[in-house]
Amino acid sequence: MPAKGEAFVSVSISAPSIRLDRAGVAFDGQALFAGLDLVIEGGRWTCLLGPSGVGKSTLLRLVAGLVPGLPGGGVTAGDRLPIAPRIAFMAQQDLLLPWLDARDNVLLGQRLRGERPDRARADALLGELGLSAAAGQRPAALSGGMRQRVALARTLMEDRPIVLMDEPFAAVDAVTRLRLQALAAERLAGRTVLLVTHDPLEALRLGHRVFVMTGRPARLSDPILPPGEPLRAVDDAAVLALQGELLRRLADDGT
Ligand SMILES: Nc1ncnc2c1ncn2[C@@H]1O[C@H](COP(=O)(O)OP(=O)(O)OP(=O)(O)O)[C@@H](O)[C@H]1O
Repeated sequence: MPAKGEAFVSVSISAPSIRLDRAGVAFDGQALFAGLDLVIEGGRWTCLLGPSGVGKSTLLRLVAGLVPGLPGGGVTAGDRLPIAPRIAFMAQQDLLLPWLDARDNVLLGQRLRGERPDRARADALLGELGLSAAAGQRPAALSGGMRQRVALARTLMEDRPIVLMDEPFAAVDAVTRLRLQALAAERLAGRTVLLVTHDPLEALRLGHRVFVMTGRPARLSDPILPPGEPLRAVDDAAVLALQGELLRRLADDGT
């Protein structure tokens, strides 16, 4: 018996692993990171923490093929198929178009691709995320948390096996953030997710593996494996202990 809402997590989805081999990016001749190896495991959440400016978003954009990598490095999917067409992206700013209502924002990807908009599915997703009453409302009429839920609905509408998230819940209050984390964990289960966040607790709640990126050129920590499975409780003693350790690591970094 599928759990409530599970209908939107396609069981046929094939979520590939992604491999960075000796990957690097430089701006103005200065390497932000170089020779970086990382395996983003298929069908699991990988979380990336690090101080501001260290290069987390750039690493995410490298995976998406939006910035050129340094020669000699590479980003490949485990199944060797192209990565970019299989990506859905969710950012800190909800990136909703202000002149479209919530439903049409969810349908934006289909419209831009010239596909027939699947209104029924958009409405079902909005309903699943508690936004039925907001379907016909424009972003300006919605709270920040509601807008981020619309953005999450749009991400889910794309139904991609790879999801890249760049501080997706940073702009909302703490309680809304916890709710959005729970929704995302449930709805994105089984996909390959790379989440960039400033929030150690968020990484520890959601991640199968957590990496800390520090220094210039930046390097990655060994993977941190929080105990148990996501979504972890905020008051889990092991999570809280790791949170303290991660905060210490981030505070000690001299970037
Ligand atoms: N297109 C670009 N051209 C030049 N420099 C860039 C470009 N994109 C990013 N940078 C620089 O690279 C560095 C890392 O940026 P990036 O956004 O990846 O960091 P971040 O770790 O995600 O930071 P934050 O947590 O503050 O978002 C910054 O100094 C930024 O100014």
